[in-house]
Amino acid sequence: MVDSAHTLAGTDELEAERAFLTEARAALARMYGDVFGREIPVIGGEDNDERFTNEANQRAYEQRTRALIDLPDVPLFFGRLDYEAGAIEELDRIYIGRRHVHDGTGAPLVIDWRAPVSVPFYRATRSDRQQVLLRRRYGFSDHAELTGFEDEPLIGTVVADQADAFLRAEIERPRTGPMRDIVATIQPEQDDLVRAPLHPSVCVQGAPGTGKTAVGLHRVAYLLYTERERLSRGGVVIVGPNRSFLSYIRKVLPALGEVDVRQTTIDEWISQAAVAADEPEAARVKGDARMATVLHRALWSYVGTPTAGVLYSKGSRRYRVHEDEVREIVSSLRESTRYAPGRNALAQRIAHVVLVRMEERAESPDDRVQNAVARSKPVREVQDAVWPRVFPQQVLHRLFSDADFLAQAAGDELTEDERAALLWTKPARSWKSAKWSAADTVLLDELEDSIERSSGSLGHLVLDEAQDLSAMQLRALGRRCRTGSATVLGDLAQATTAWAAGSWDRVLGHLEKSDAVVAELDRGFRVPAQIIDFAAKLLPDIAPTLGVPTGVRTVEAALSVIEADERSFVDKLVDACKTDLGGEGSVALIAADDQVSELMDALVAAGLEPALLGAGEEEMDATRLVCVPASLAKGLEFDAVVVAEPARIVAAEPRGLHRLYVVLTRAVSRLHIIHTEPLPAALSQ
Ligand SMILES: Nc1ncnc2c1ncn2[C@@H]1O[C@H](COP(=O)(O)OP(=O)(O)OP(=O)(O)O)[C@@H](O)[C@H]1O
Repeated sequence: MVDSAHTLAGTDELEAERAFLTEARAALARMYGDVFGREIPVIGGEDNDERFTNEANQRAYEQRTRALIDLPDVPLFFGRLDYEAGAIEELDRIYIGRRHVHDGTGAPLVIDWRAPVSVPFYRATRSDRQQVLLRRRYGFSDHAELTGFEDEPLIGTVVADQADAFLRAEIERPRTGPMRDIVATIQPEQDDLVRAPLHPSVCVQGAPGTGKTAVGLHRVAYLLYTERERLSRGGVVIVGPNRSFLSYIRKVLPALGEVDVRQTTIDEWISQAAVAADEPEAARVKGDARMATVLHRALWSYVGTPTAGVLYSKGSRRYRVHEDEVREIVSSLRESTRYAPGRNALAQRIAHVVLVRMEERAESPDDRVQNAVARSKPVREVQDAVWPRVFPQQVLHRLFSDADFLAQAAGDELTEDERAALLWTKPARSWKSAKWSAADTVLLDELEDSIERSSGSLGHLVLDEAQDLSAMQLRALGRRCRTGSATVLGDLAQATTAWAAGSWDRVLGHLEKSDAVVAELDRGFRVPAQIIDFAAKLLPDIAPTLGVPTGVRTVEAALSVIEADERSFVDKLVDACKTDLGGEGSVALIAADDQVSELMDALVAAGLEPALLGAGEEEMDATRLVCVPASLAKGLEFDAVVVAEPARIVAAEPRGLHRLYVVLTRAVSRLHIIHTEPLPAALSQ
């Protein structure tokens, strides 16, 4: 997709390539027509199986037709491999694209980038040619017109490093709107992760701009290609940090031909019902793994010790189950199962003893009798007294409103201060009217699963910015994906939450994916080396154990640090934004959350037309200049970034230096830092 890609061969060859593109497009249109016009078989009958099959057929049809639509701005192929004669069946040349296209006879015209024969496009080198003679990369206009190509011969003398030039041009192509795919230039270390098998899970630690998000999204597309059947049963979910981020990445998978992947935030998925906010310390404690033990104890404290037996009457006959027999049943069931099945089993086991008594008297009761006894009043009375029905909200409401109950459940797990942070100052009268925070809803989720096992059948889970998730959130996500696998992406240096787990071992442990392969990406593609070197001065303070990333490119005048006084501060911000708007691509002004709207007003007063990120859904599509609250910058990138007053970003939150590291690493080409207060010590050295 590089406009500037130039032809090394004559125009005839470019014309021939264009003619091939036209032929491939016509073939795709024919494939679409074939599927679109096809009747979907409908099986008669209305039972569940038949309905299920009809619905599945309909879904498959819709998916297939959508996948075959020729998107006007997505080129049909982006590369070509010329193989040695006879290397692959009957073909000595393949075109590689985002999906498979064949001609009327079924012969392939474009091969899906995920197919095994496409692998050398990403992996073949001059020292390991994999039978490839030539790699060709194409340049396209924004409307998918072929503008040129560059050749990289893998034999003969080296002309120049065409691959690097192509990668650089691709990275620096000005951004307009949401994130694009990187399918034409996936790097070998990224490709290893994209094509790693579905199991075991994969965890990627990577510095800013090393391509973690891109790897996660391409990996989903790859897995849906190789494991479509398995994954279509359980589904795939991508979890990102917030709506602005999801909006930013939303077009990548559709461009790769995958339209049916759910992309959500953890709050939307698990905490829909959240209405209350937590103090930071309460949120931290609520996210801590020790809460799992506290909740477990609180729940099981509802199971009491029987103080009476059961007397069951049928006509004139009476059957007695003694108190110590009930006690024995309770202690054998206690904590050996989840809470609700334990409660049911208690009634069934008491009923079973009654049945044995009946048999001792030569009666011959059957299962129906056992069920009837289990549901009878005397059995239910003991069941309700000893093992009452409970609701998650009831347990949590009591825990946060009753200091003694909390102290008992907490035992040695929580300090007095931590318990005080959890207790509500004004508890709701009843659990039904309690207002829950996002962290509470995750605890409710944990309780719900301890009461009744949740299904956990998700096929694959991608967690982006996973360094920010709490232990309790990770447990909730892991439960949804018990048999499936995960791709966990993040950077410990960018952890900004108070409840962050702090190490990948811990993250994977809470997620119950300790078998995951942990890999590291350290080549920074997004951020020019001068900027990454500058930001990395913060690493000894924020993540001393992490390696220092290396930027793969330098860009002239990439970084400027400008000191201003109170009076000139706004003018300098406006000037920096105007200068960057004079070039191409996206521009962001990033400031502390509580400063951003005032600065946005100043930009408007200076005649600029910025949008405020987070105000709606798709601001980055509509305008080149966005004002970004520092707390929403994570995961995003812009061609040019103007950072206002770093000291204020740092002061705004306990992990403010981590936040600043995130903010400083959003720029693809230029970063201006404008400040009146001194920069953090590490940066001013
Ligand atoms: N192989 C590649 N080819 C072209 N561009 C790439 C490649 N890898 C990364 N990039 C560029 O780097 C950008 C950053 O990628 P991505 O957002 O996936 O990084 P990240 O590691 O998730 O960063 P962060 O930690 O800041 O969220 C991409 O949008 C793209 O511009």
